[in-house]
Amino acid sequence: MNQQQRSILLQSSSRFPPPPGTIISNSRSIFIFFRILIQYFLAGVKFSYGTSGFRAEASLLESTVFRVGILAALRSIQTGSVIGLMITASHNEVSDNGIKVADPSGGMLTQQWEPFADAFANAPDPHFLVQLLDDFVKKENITLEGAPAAKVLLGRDTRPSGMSLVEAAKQGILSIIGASATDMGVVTTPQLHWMVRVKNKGIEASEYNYFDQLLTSFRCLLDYIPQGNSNNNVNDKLIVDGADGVGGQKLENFKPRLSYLTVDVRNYGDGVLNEGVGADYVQKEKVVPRGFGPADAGIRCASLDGDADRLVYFSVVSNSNKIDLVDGDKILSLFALFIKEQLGFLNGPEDGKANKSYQASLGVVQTAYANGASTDYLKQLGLEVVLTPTGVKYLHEKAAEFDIGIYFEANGHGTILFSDNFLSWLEIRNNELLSTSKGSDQHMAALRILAVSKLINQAVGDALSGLLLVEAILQHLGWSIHKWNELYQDLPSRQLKVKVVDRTAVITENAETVVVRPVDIQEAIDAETAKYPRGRCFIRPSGTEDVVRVYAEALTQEAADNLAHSVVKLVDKYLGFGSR
Ligand SMILES: CC(=O)N[C@H]1[C@@H](OP(=O)(O)O)O[C@H](CO)[C@@H](O)[C@@H]1O
Ligand SMILES: [Mg+2]
Repeated sequence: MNQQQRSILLQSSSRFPPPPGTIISNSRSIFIFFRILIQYFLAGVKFSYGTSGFRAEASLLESTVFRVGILAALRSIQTGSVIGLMITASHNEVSDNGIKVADPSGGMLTQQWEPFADAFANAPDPHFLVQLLDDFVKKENITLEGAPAAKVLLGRDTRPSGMSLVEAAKQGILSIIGASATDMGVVTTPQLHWMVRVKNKGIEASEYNYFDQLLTSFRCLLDYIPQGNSNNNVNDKLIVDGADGVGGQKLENFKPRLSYLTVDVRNYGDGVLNEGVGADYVQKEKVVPRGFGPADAGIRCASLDGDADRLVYFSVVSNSNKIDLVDGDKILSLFALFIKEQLGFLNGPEDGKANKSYQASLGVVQTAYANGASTDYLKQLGLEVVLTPTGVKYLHEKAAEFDIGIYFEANGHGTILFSDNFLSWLEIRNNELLSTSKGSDQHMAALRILAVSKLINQAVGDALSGLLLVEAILQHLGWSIHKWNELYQDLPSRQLKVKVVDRTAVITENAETVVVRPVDIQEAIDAETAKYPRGRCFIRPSGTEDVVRVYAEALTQEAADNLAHSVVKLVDKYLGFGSR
């Protein structure tokens, strides 16, 4: 690093000092005041680039965001590609904020850079910061002089703190000589990731282009519905809870172009972001979000989270505020069913000539939180089901190993990934079928799968594109939300969290289903679980909150509750404050 660059960095970073004594997590706490107090006066500064980037109470984040700006510029130089920075705290309360990096593919920041991100965010002063940077660029062979200039796209959700944080990120980016920052304004997280991905392919990447792609492929899927597929059962009205965030706003603006679908968008900005609304609330509390009530019973409803990368569906139970939840596992099952059926048509009856079918590998990726009934259902469909640890980066990475990889977390984050090889083959096959058997089942299946690959976001889970795919498939099958919900019946489950002395003392294996440390606790969990028919239970340290999570499943709600509570006691015994 030359002297000029060094002094620019020293100067700019001294304008963004880290807050005194900070522990950064993305926990959702009501007691912000106490959190800030604890963060300021307790155990020293500690920022950690978790499964969702850096998250904290917004007023603590300026310095972190500034530093991530620098990091993004370095990543852009190293990869010779456009990098994205999204300012959001997703479903967290409105006073929080956060920042995450989108890599050139539009996916999450490579895991190899996470330790550097942590160290960099926690550097106590500008000199230390510049030293870290110097060491890192040497280690990673990043040439700052004479390299193509860094390009970073910036986006933010609707949080009031977003604007000043974008400015801090810009200052970070611009303190690398030659770097440029393009502000995309208020966008959903998946839009920003999509823009990065598309831009790196040399294609125009505006919000208009994004919606155009969604609309064109959605219309195609509707046009390709076989004549005679009855859609009488599909209520054509959909009500969407926008979490009072960016997704609701975007959908409300986009809605007039969606002529095939009647959408009533609620909670698109008048209320407090994520307060009693949104996919996280609906999935966890299993009650109607604000603005919904018994009058909506029977109608198909969906809920987005605060940055529109999660989607769940639900229907309101008659005369109550309770809901029948259709979660990420069921969205995954619907997608898997449809894709499998279309692949069947595509490979379908051989015409006596050479086998033109491509044996595309189709895989499904879940975490241990997936309801056991969903995993059984997917296996019954004959699909390969793989479990990974919690966190989108793990699921995404695994899904990318298949020609068609479908992943979802139960909370509604997921997408479908298509390999380049498969898509190239499919384009060619589609052209062949166009000339030999236009309109045949095989040809229509090829067209449908191509349309799905354009509709569904290949960069990250995307509530808006996921919603359109759900809607298209329900129309295709002629299914109501109730019919969809009956694909299988969820096993009753209970999720609890326990405060412990040190959650990092819990070490798990096998996609977090087995605890190897503390020793003996797994044996005790197994003994408890064995008491319940179809019992399943696991514990793991949260990556985003200072707790150990307990998940239990059993044949009845009472049994699931009892199992979860008895395992909470075990966690207390082995790891709780009385265990020392
Ligand atoms: C049980 C659960 O829902 N865990 C969530 C939560 O992670 P934890 O590591 O469990 O705190 O936040 C992650 C980021 O949003 C999300 O990917 C994950 O699914
Ligand atoms: Mg989110």
